[in-house]
Parts: sequence; C-alpha cells; structure tokens
Amino acid sequence: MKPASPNKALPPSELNALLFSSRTDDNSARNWRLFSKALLDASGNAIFVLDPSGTVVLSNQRVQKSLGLFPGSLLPNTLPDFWPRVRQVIKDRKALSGLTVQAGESSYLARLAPMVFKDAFIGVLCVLEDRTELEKTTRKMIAYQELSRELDAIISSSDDGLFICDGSGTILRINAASERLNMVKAADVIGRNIHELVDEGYIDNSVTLKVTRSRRREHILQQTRSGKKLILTGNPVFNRSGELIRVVVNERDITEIDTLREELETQLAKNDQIQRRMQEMQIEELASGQIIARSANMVKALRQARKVSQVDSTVLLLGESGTGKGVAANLIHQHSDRAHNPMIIVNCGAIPETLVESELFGYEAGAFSGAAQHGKPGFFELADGGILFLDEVAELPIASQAKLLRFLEDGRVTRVGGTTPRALNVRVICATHRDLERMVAQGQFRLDLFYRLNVIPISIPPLREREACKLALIEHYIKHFNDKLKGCQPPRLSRRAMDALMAYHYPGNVRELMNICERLVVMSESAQIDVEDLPSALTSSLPPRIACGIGMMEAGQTLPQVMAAVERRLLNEALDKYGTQAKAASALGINQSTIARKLKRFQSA
Ligand SMILES: Nc1ncnc2c1ncn2[C@@H]1O[C@H](COP(=O)(O)OP(=O)(O)OP(=O)(O)O)[C@@H](O)[C@H]1O
Repeated sequence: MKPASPNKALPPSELNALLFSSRTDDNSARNWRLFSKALLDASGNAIFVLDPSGTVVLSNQRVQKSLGLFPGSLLPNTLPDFWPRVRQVIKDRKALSGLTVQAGESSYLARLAPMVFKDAFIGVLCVLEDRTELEKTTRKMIAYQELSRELDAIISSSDDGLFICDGSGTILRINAASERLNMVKAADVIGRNIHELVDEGYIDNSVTLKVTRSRRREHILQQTRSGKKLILTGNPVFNRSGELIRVVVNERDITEIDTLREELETQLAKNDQIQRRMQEMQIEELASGQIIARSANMVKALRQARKVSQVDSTVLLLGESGTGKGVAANLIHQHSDRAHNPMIIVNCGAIPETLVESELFGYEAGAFSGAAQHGKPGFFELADGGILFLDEVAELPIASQAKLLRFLEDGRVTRVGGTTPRALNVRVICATHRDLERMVAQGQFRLDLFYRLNVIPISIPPLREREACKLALIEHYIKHFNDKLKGCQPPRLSRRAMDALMAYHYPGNVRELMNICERLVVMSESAQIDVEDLPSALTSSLPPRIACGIGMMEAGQTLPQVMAAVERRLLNEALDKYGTQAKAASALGINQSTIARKLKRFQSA
C-alpha cells in the first residue's frame, strides 16, 4: 500500500465534529453515517479508528463486544502491548500488517493503516481478524497429524498383518506384514473392493464381508496362497450415527503354532499310548499273561489294584459275578509285600451260617459240642502275615460282621469260646457282587462296617462294557483250552462266529466266556468254528448296527449334532475295541492325531 504522507494533521476537535456533530447534519449525511456504521458492523473483523493521541474515535460492534473499546476509550490503557505498534504508524504514517494481538483467550491478526482526510492525517484504522478458531483448528490439525504419524508407525511396525477397508469393503490401507503374508503389493489392492478380490479368486473367504454383513467382530481361518495358516479377526468401526465406516482386519500367522500344537498332540497321544502299553505290560508281566486287560476301564481298575497293593489298607472289590474280582485280589497279593505269605481265600457265602464265626475266628477246646479237642485256628489266624480275601462278604451274618469290624479296628481276634484276644498281622480284602449300600438301607449289612470296608473301593466293570477285552479274552481262552485239551493248532473262528461271540452280552461275564470257549474247543471237529457250533443263546444276538434315518434325530437336534454324536460313538467303540488310539485310528482310516484332537474336543464339549 502506498504510504500516506500528509504534511498536516487534523486537530481532534475537528475530527470529532466531523464524525459526531449534528450541527452540520442534514438527512443525507446522517444516513451516510448510519450506513457506514452498518457497513463496519457487518464486517466479520474488529475495526476501530484511533486519533493520533490513541483515543478510540470509532469502533464497530465486534470491537466493543470482544475488546471493550468504545469511542473515547484509550488504547494505551486497554491494549498496552499493542499501543507501541500503533504509535509507530502515527509516527511513520506507514501501514503495518501481519501483527498479532492477544486479548485474553482470543488472538487476532492485525493490520494498521494511517487515515488521511482532506490531505490531513486524522488517525489510524485498525482492522483485527479473529484467529482464535483458526488457531484451535491448526493445533488440532497438528495433533491429528502427530496421531496419524504414530498410527502409521504402529501399523507398519506390526508383525501381524493389518488392513483397513471402508464400510463398503474398499481397501484403504494395508501394512507390510499383510503384503508379505498375502503375497500382494499394497499398490495393487488399495482402492479395490473385497468383493472384486473374492470374485477374482484372490482370496476365498473374506472376514471383511462377514463383518459388513453381521456388523460385529468376526474371526475366520484362512490358508494363504503360500500355504500359511492365518487367523483373521475383523473389527467394525462405526460413526456417531451408527454407520459402518471402517473394517479393521488383523491377520495372525498361526502356521507355526498349529504345527507345534499338532506335534504336541501327537506327542501326547504317543505318551498316552506308551503309558497304556507300559501299564498293560506291567499287568501282563505280573500275571504271567493270565490277565487280559484291553479296555480302558479294565486297565484303570487293574492299575488301581496294583497301586493299592503297595499299602496295607482294606480294599473292597465290587463287580458282578465272574468279572474278575478274584483276579484283582490275586494281583494285589502278588504285588504286595505279603506276596511271600499266603492269601487265604474264603467264600463267605459258602460257609453254613452256624459255622461262619468259628471258621473265621477259630474256636477254643470244648467251645461247642463236636469241637476239636485242642481247639482250631480260624482263617484270620491262618492268614497271619498275609492276606485274608473275604469273597462274598455281603453274605456274612450280622454277628460276624461285628467281629470283623472289631478286627479291622484293633487288629485282634478272639476265638469262639475264648477270652483272650490275639493280635494278628492280616490285611483284609473283601469282594461282593451285591449292592452294599442298599443292604445297609435294608438293615442287612452294618453301616459302620460298610464305611470301614469302603475306604478303597475298586469297581471291576462287567464284560459287556469291555468290548476290547472280549476279543482278547476269546482269543486267549480258545488258545488256552486248545493247548490244555488238544495241543494241536487251535481252531479258527469264522467271521460270523466271531461276530456272534462279540455281540453276546455275557451275563456270567468272563467265567461264562471261559466256559463257552472251553465248550467250543472241546466240541469243534474241524479247523474252523462256525456260527452253527455256538450255543443257541449266542446266535440270537445280532451285532449292533447304527440306525440311520430321520427318526434317529431327537427334537431340536441339528445334523451337525447328530453327526458329532455318531462320530463320538464310533470313536469310543473303536477305542474300546482296539485298545489304543493308533489301532483305532488305523481301523477308522484316520490319523492318530485326529483321534486325539477329536477326543479332546468331546471331553471339553
Ligand atoms: N481279566 C481276565 N483275564 C483272564 N481271565 C480272567 C480275567 N478276569 C476273570 N478271569 C477269569 O474268569 C474267571 C472268573 O474270575 P473271578 O473268579 O476273578 O471273578 P469274580 O468276579 O471274583 O467272580 P465271583 O464274584 O463269582 O467270585 C476266573 O477263572 C478268572 O481267571
């Protein structure tokens, strides 16, 4: 701007008269003044005029409101920091611009210009532009820029793949890890829509599309073209009006974790198998091949028996007749510190009730008519240093139950007719096929004795719940009886005969299976045993089949649930039948690690 350089200044009195006097007023001059004021008020800026002494002679509404400068106000008093700049303009009569003025919270950009009227310098025009909002916005912009730089750094330094799409699935950005994992270049995919990439077969499944449909966090597993396994997590981002504006997808490479997990599962399955085999071997070795245990439930029962053989506690063997309670008792005995001393086996149900007490606890000379002259030791005394196995313990008369309880509590017995108790070192093992709890409820068995016996209960499962044992027992006893009775090549079982033997429920358990095998060996005339050679009770039982049809579905069940149930059943049957995961896996035609994984899933379901 061309500087004004008038050689004279208008005296203040004249200036005031010019601006405010009504003496000279006519209508048009007053209108012109009002129009000028309206013009100044309409401006978005704060505008005021100072006379050369620094007194405000004119100010628009904005100045009055925000700076409190009215005609007559002294600038040196109101804005002392700004006054020197104004003085400079008064002195030099040259305009100044780009000045900043701070007034309270507000900040202004000021321009000062000398005012000349009729060749005389009349004062200074000050135009102040409010920069407060602009500065706030600038500060925010700087903060956003910093935040954006930080986000950039975070996104690009992440080892996980990250990509961001807008609400319609158009890719906005993708980090280096994602480029690497997906073998793509950011430049090739940014700006493209996920729909297109799926259509072109670039990706087969998109978590972004899932998120856009469900509008919530989604996960999917994805295999990349390079064979990596990724777990993709898509997170929706909404604006204030609830519109989906972004989908942020995180891609985690789980190839290594998955491989490690599989290795671990295989290792665990192997360990499990080795452990089972070792247990089987220990049990087999111990019983010189006479005990057959293939089903997990039987292996578990025998493992418990082996474990308790090391302590002197009373053991209660529970199970149906013929399941192998006597076998378990033998196992405990053979493996205990008492193995070099006898195990006296007493079938409590086989002794006449009147004789039970004297048989168990012995009697003194002349205890009753017909008693031996010098008295007789009972089974307890005979078992001193060893084990007394009370089979069918539920059949003990109540009086003997009381005496047994006393022995279990103080380790002493008193012969019938005697008065002096004898201390004995006897471990007691009891067995029963009866429901002792029910007998207690019916008053047929002492509650206190039941508690005393039930310290370590071991249940021997019935043969119908031991599929894998069945097969092994049949093979074992066919060979056993053939070796014993014939000594030639044992007969082969036809498929149908084996199926019938496997399908039969054996209410008499192993004892019945042994009898059937013995009979088959004795009766067989050819090298093969066929279904016709079997007792009629067996041939009527057909192998169980898995029913299939809509009728097998329960109300509310879904196809996946039915499939899972069938899978679970087949798996359990196979495990039961083949004993080990490896054998079951090969019979089912799947990997052992798959079996291990499925079992784990079933357990946690
Ligand atoms: N796991 C097994 N392996 C081989 N033989 C077995 C097995 N279990 C039982 N047996 C045989 O079955 C027969 C019956 O077993 P055991 O006498 O032990 O049954 P139990 O349950 O004691 O029967 P009970 O209650 O009638 O006395 C025995 O000849 C035994 O050798």
